Amino acid sequence: MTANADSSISIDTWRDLPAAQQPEYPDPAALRAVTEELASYPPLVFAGECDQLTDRIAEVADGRAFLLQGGDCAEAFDQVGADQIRAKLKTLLQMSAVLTYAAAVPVVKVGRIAGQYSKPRSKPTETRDGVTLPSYRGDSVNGPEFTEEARVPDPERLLRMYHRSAATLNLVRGFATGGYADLHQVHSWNQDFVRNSAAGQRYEALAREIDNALNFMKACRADPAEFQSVEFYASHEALLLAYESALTRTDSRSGKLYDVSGHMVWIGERTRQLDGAHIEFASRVENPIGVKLGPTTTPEDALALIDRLDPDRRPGRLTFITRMGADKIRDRLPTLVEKVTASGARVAWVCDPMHGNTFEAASGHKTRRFDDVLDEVKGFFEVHKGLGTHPGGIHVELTGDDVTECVGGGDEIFVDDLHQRYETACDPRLNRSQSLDLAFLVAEMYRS
Ligand SMILES: O=C[C@H](O)[C@H](O)COP(=O)(O)O
Ligand SMILES: C=C(OP(=O)(O)O)C(=O)O
Repeated sequence: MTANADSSISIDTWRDLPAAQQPEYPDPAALRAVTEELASYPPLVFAGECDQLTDRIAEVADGRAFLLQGGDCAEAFDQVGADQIRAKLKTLLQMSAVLTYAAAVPVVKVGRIAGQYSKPRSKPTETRDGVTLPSYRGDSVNGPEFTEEARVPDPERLLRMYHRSAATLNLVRGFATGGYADLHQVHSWNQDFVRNSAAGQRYEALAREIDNALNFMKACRADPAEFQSVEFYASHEALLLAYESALTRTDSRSGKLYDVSGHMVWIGERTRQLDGAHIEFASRVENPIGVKLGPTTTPEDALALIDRLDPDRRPGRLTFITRMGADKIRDRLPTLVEKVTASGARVAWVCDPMHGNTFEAASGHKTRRFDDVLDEVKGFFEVHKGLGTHPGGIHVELTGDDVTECVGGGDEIFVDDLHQRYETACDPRLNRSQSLDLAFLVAEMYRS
C-alpha cells in the first residue's frame, strides 16, 4: 500500500462537489495538518481483506449467505475498553450462531465498529432551555457535553478516532482468531448472560444442540479448523470525507484505491446525493460499499446509484441497506427490488429496521419499539419472498450491554424503564437480550 499522495488516480475529485453534513472547522490549517498526519499513518485494514469481504457479499447477493451487520449507533472515545468490545463481539457471535444453526445459512459478520464515530444529524443546532449550540456530530467531530467549548469541531479528534479504531480492531482481530470466537466456546459466550432471561435460556438450548453437532463431527474425525476462528469485518459510515480520503491508499497489487479505514463503508441516507461528494468519493474506491435507502428513494435513484458505484457490475461491490420504516416497507420496497432486479444488476439487499422507526418518548428519550423493528424485518422478508429475491441480511444498532434504550422484547423494557440505562451517544440500540430475540425471529423467517 502506498500513500494516496503517490497515486496517479486521484481520490480528491469529491472536493469540487457539495458535501453534506461536514463540520465547519474554525481553523482549516489545523485540519490540513491533521489530515497530512493521517495520510502518513499505516492502513487499518488491507486491500486483500476488503476484496475477501466483497467475495463474501457476492455470496449474499447470490442467495448463498446472510449478512449480519451490527454495532453501536455511535462509538464513543470513552467506551472502547476490552469489556465493551468483547460484549459487542459476543452478542454478534451469539446472533451469528443462532442464524447459522437455526437458519442453516453461512453468516457474513460485519461490525459497525472500529470507525463508527461520526453522525449525520437532522438539525445543525440543538436548543436547550433557550440556549442554541451546534449539534453533537459524533466523537470524531465534537463533544456531547452541552457547552459552547465542547461543541466546536476539533480536527485533533480525527487522530483520536484513528487510534481508537486501531486499538479496537487489534482486539477484535485477537478475539476473532485467537480462540475466543472458537465455535466450541458457544456456551461460554452465554455464561454471564442472565440465566433467567428468556433469550439466554433459548440460546443455551441451541448451544447444547451445536455442542452435540460438534461432538458428533469430532467423533467422525471431522473437526474443521474453520470452527476455531471467525472472519469478522469492520464497517462504518463514510461521512467525514477529510478523514476517509486521508486514509485512502493505492493498492500495490492492482494500482487501485482502497479506503483503508475499514473493510466496508456505507453512504448514509442524508449524504447519498448522486451529484454529491460522498457518492463521488465512494465511486473512486474499491471497497464493498453500502448505501442506505430511505422511503423516498425512487427506482431511478437506485438504478443511477448502481451505475455510479458499480458500473462494472462487480458481484459483492454494492449493498443496498433499506430503512423504510415498518409502516412503509411493504409499500415502497417492492418496486425498488423489482426494477433493480429487472435491470440485471445484482446487489445485496439488507434491511436496517432501526432508522425508519425512531420516535421520541414522553420522557424525551429517543427510542424504538422492538415490535416495529421486527415488523420491518418481517415486511422485508415478505417482499423478497413475494418477488423471489433474496433477503440478504440485517443491519442493526446494538450493544452487548444491558441498556434500556429500545422498548419491548422478550425481557420487556417499558417506556418508564428508559431512564435506567440510557447510554447511547446518539440513537437507541437493541440490548443483548433484544438482539438475541431478533436473531431467533430472523432465523425462523429465513427458514420459512
Ligand atoms: O443515526 C442516525 C442519525 O445520526 C440520527 O438518526 C440523527 O438523528 P437526529 O434526528 O437526532 O439528528
Ligand atoms: C445515520 C445512519 O443511518 P441513515 O443514514 O440510514 O439515517 C446510521 O446508520 O448511523
